[in-house]
Amino acid sequence: MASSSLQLFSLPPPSPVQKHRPSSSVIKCISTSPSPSSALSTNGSTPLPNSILSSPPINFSAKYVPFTSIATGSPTSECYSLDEIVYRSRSGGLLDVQHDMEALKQFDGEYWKALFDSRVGKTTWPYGSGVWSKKEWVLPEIDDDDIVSAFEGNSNLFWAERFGKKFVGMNDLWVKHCGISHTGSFKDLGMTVLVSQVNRLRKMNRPLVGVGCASTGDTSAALSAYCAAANIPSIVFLPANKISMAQLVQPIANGAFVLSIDTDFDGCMKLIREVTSELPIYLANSLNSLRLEGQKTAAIEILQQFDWEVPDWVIIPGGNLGNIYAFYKGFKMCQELGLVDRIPRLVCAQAANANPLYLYYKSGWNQYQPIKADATFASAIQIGDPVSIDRAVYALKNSDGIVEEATEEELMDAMAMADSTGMFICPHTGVALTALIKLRERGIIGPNERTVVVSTAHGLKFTQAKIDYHSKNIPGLACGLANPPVEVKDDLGKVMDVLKNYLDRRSS
Ligand SMILES: Cc1ncc(COP(=O)(O)O)c(C=O)c1O
Ligand SMILES: N[C@@H](CCOP(=O)(O)O)C(=O)O
Repeated sequence: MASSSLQLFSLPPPSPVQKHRPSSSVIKCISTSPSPSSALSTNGSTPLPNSILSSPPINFSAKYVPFTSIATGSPTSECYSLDEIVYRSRSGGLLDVQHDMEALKQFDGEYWKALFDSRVGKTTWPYGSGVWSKKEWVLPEIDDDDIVSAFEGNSNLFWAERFGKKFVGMNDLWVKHCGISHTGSFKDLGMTVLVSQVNRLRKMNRPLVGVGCASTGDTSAALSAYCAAANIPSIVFLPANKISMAQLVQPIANGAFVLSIDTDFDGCMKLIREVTSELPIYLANSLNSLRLEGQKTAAIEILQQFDWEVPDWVIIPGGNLGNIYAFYKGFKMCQELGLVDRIPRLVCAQAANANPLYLYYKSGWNQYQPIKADATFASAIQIGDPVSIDRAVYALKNSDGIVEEATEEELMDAMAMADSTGMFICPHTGVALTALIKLRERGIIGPNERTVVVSTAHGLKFTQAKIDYHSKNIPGLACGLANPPVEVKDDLGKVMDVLKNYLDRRSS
């Protein structure tokens, strides 16, 4: 993964390498936007590629600010360099990465679209990654050589024609396959950013002995793979017997230090927060707002794949609730920077067995309580005390959003329906499809409204759930779409009988 000097783009990246890095723990919140004389002014029009080539460089930048200042729109003097190791604001609240929007606004929406489009499908380091093709909006100040990437992103936006027509009477239904990725889930999008930043910090001689996370399977898989690629130790806390075999073997194979702990995800999360506050281990869960900077690029990518047309709805399964906010942030940035003129309505879909956000929504946003989450086939979202609850509520309120839930039977049936149309989705995507089915039944989503369902992990991570379903081996579930194999003796007559029977049933 050598850095390339080839210029394959018609538009080169406008951001130069930042030479001076702040070192104090709380940096002064002064604007780092370029002075008008050094900035490229677009004068309301799209600059020609050549004018950008010869224009003075712009120093884009980003910093941590308390999430409350974003949510309330109130100015704050509290901010931190992204080179600081900080996950919480002074008052203990969430942080957010705030970009220098004034600097980004020096370029109009057409410029950004052309730049991002010019990078798709290229191999030039690091812009061939779907995340790093948006580097100026993600981690603008990192050196390309510090980036740890598996060229994640650029995932298939799949036209779910047959599922749409057969099951929900829709012709404009799409599935964003974020799980068709390096480690098989959308977590790669955030982890490339977080591990790249850790790589940078270690090169700056910050005393970080490793990176740690609590996980229901996918975060740990992504963390261990990216850390292994960069030769950084990774430590993962997993709830014992609550994740799939395929997920468990990922960090083991990638050489992570794996702790299988006799608790649930929320218990592991509590432990890793305590451990990372005591030891120089960097926290890799989405409590760390860096992760969401990578995850938000999936939203930008959806717009890009629709040629910058905005879908009406985007449905996302929710657990620790970072991703719903990441999508909101990606869409909102595109609106604020003039790439699109509106954002989609967001739907967050939860398993009924792990539904604290759904219950909060149903109370009219009046009563929130973390819960003890029960076992669910959507095991990666078995979370009762989501760290990003405030981010999720903000995203939903500001996108005219909705929260739905899916029972075990509903989510497994929805997964089987999707698989029967040629997909091979995970149970979490089954949760999102259940939300779609319910919103179509209630007429909230119209037949012609363009809708994107976000598929968050690869179905191959959850084969046991599918085997149990198709074997009708799940107590209490009808498994109505089960398709078990037929056992036949080694005898042509018997094989022909079975086949004829099958073909008769198909044609009747
Ligand atoms: C496969 C899968 N889908 C959905 C989610 C939910 O994402 P979030 O925790 O950001 O809400 C997770 C992780 O929590 C996941 O691993
Ligand atoms: N599903 C997640 C749960 C942790 O979420 P995170 O986004 O906060 O890391 C996992 O796969 O571990």
